[in-house]
Amino acid sequence: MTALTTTALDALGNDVPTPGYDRTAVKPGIVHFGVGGFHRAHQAMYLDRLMNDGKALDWGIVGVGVLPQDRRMYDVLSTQDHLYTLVIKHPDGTLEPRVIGSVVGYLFAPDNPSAVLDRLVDPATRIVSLTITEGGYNVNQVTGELDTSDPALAADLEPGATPGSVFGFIVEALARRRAAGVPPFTVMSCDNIPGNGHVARKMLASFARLKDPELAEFLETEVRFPNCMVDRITPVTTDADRAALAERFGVEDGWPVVCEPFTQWVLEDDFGGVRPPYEDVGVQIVGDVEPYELMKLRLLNASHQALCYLGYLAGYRYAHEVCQDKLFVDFLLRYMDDEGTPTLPPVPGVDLDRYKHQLVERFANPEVRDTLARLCAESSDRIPKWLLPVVREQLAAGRSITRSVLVVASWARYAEGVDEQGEPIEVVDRLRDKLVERAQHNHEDPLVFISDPDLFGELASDDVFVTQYTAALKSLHEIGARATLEAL
Ligand SMILES: NC(=O)c1ccc[n+]([C@@H]2O[C@H](COP(=O)([O-])OP(=O)(O)OC[C@H]3O[C@@H](n4cnc5c(N)ncnc54)[C@H](O)[C@@H]3O)[C@@H](O)[C@H]2O)c1
Ligand SMILES: O=P(O)(O)OC[C@@H](O)[C@@H](O)[C@H](O)[C@H](O)CO
Repeated sequence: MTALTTTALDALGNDVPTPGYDRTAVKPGIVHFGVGGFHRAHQAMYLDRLMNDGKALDWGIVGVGVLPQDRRMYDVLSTQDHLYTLVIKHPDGTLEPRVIGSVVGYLFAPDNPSAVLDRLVDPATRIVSLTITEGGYNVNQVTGELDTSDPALAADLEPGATPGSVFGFIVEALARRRAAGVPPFTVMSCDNIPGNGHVARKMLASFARLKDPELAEFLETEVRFPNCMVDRITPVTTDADRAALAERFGVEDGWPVVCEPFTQWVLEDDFGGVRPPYEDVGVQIVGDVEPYELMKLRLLNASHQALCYLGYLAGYRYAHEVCQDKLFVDFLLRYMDDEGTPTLPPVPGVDLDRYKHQLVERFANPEVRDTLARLCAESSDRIPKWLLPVVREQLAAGRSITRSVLVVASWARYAEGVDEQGEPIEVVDRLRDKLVERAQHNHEDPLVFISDPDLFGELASDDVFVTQYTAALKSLHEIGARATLEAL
């Protein structure tokens, strides 16, 4: 058994490829906030590919964690010289591991905020990238404006505060770079948010405006925020994943990442200066990412929501189980065909029929073992961004919302906290208390869950939506998820 460190790399067998480049020659060029599973399966993997081709050696990644729970990532990566194993899980059970070397540092911000600022202010840092989840952008779901209620954000608005939040660090670093005459870095959001670059710009500028209006203007005019669409299903790493890597490949890795074979990154070429030649390793560089982004969010991500609550209520626990059940697959395809797809603009070069069937195949990969619990988490950040826009557009066009409405009702039913077998559900959401409290009154007041203007806006007073929602919730209560799908 080999514990993963630089000195141990030579001891790994041929079936575990390792960085084919001299990592001591890799210079930091990117600061990444939110080094979780996805970043390590996606952007860090693309950079590792480039580095293996002898390119982008001045684009090493320094990760930053700002949340208390990120200490664990700091501990693991520090003891492994920032190396980790990416394991691709093929549907036939083949595991394809590779040691990734593009992450060259990791800073745990609560312990060392000045080191984070120094790294951000360093002229060598030309890109600051983000996978901080949808919630990390502090967007009020209905107004689309900055929500400053997050305590870390509010603390960073105090005059003279040492930054603690991602927004605090980025804005302070941009102010210092500006004062020192250092060009700003590009901010590259890689989160699943419609117009992720636009949202990052708007929220950071709103935050900066509360500190210094001039700085906000600088940020809006001088800093680049490319939009991008990112895609690779990356479930939470389990102990079984660690054990499989150790038993089958002899690698002892404190925190490997597992993912599906598919990967996609569609990126706007909107950088403040030079950037890594991402296109050399399969990234699609386009002028307008919006069609790709809408396709992915309204077909893939919204379908994840369409399968997770109904599947969970019916007794499933994994995405692949749901997607091997014809009743659920038919439901997903009908949602995609009749409701998601009509809201999409033409997507250049994409055969949407093929894309949708490929999605179902990807969801059904039994080796990925993506849990419904992961897909059900933080729904209050997902449903308003991925599904409700579909509902609104379909309503405005007088088209079907049957399946989207059932998904919303299944979320409301799920939030009651007990599944159809009477087992308790652990609702994970930053709005958990409010959601569960409302959902527990679903029976006596069927509109209580959707009467939250911060999440549903005007929908609670739309007659068509309300009528269909009430009927869907009643059906879930009376006959359950499976029979409701059968009755559609
Ligand atoms: N997992 C996937 O399949 C996948 C695929 C495509 C895109 N994404 C995007 O990546 C994001 C992260 O997914 P993941 O699988 O890496 O999750 P993860 O839980 O493994 O990692 C999330 C990271 O975000 C950080 N974070 C969360 N909230 C934050 C906040 N308010 N401020 C700063 N940092 C914060 C966490 O500390 C952690 O480092 C998703 O929310 C999504 O937008 C994920
Ligand atoms: O990670 P989130 O919260 O944006 O969404 C949950 C899943 O839909 C998402 O992680 C998908 O697996 C991913 O977007 C696939 O590329």
